[in-house]
Amino acid sequence: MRWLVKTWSSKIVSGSPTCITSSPAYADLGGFLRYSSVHSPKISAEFASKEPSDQNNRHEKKPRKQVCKLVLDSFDVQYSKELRHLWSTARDVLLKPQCWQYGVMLNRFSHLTDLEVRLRGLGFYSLLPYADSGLQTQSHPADTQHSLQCLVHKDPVCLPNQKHQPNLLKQYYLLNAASLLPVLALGVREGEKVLDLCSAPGGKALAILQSVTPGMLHCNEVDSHRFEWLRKTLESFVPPTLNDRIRVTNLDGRIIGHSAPGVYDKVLVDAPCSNDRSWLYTPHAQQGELWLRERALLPGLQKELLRSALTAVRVGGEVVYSTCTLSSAENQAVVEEVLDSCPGVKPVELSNALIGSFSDHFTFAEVPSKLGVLVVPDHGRTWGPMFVSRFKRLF
Ligand SMILES: C[S@@+](CC[C@H](N)C(=O)[O-])C[C@H]1O[C@@H](n2cnc3c(N)ncnc32)[C@H](O)[C@@H]1O
Repeated sequence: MRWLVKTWSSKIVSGSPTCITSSPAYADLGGFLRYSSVHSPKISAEFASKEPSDQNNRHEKKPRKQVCKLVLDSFDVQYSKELRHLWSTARDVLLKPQCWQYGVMLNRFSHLTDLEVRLRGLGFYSLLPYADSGLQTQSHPADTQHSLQCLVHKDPVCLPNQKHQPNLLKQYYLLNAASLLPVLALGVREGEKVLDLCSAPGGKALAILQSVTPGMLHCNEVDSHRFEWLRKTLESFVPPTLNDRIRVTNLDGRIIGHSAPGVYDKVLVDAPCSNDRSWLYTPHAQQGELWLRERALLPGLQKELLRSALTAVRVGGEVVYSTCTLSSAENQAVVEEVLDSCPGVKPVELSNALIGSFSDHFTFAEVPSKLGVLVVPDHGRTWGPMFVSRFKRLF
């Protein structure tokens, strides 16, 4: 517990709230943490001065990431049409990393000591209002989610990343709070068999494990580096006693449906996508060009992954599809096309459950409710982009 003691012995440093550090290990869910220290060099939170000493220095030496004009221009053309007035606010937020908020998902498997109390003392509060949760639908009783705890702050305060230490589980995982929505929409229950088709670096797999103990959680990732990263995440947060319930594979998710048809109760497709937060900041201009070329190919891959998930789920089971882009071509259009081509599948309305419960925290765009919900970054509620859609397999 050496790290813990060091962290909590530090003093509060006053100043404007800001994000203090990050690591590529937390660059998922929009990739937003990757750039935070570069854009927000000031330190203000209680945790700041006791960051493991090399981390801040290491990040300060990194070159400042630039906004890629090519990507921004392309977003301007597309999103001003698709989101109208919501785009100008979202654009503003995406271009100001120093105003981005951060969620702190507590790790129920670690020794939390008084972490939660201290965070609440710093102004953090719970994202999940269990007592009056709108997630108490018939199919997804909120009591299955009680142990999932995510604390958020009204200001862009960010905790330091904890370093991996052998035999010591990390206490929290930093994320874009909107990325819990796909997990809440999936509503996994105790003992269910779950497939996380595109799993690295593992944020949503962790959120599932914080919520319930599945009978089996199969985490899959096609990219071999990200696969290792996924394994590392699980090792850092999950006790070895759960190893026999977790399976980790390094496969192309498009083949899993056919190799394991009807096997899972629930499947999450947190699809590879344009990743708007991250794509706006490119190390090189050429990277932006490459991304924009690849963008056209993403809906094809996303549809194949979603169809694979719908084959892998059992009759009566459910699939959640999510992305962290605002692009309707990767969101609503993918869902519509897959629904049209899969007669045994119906969309499951999410707007009551998710919009009803989280409208105080997130800004939602208007999307036809049978297709899903879309969180759009907004001033003071900088969460998202996050699109979530849910399906049930009928036959
Ligand atoms: C949005 S990220 C997933 C984030 C993850 N669910 C989390 O919460 O940490 C999408 C992932 O899908 C992976 N991916 C891309 N193509 C894939 C495929 N054909 N099969 C499985 N995974 C794939 C990417 O490498 C990437 O790691």
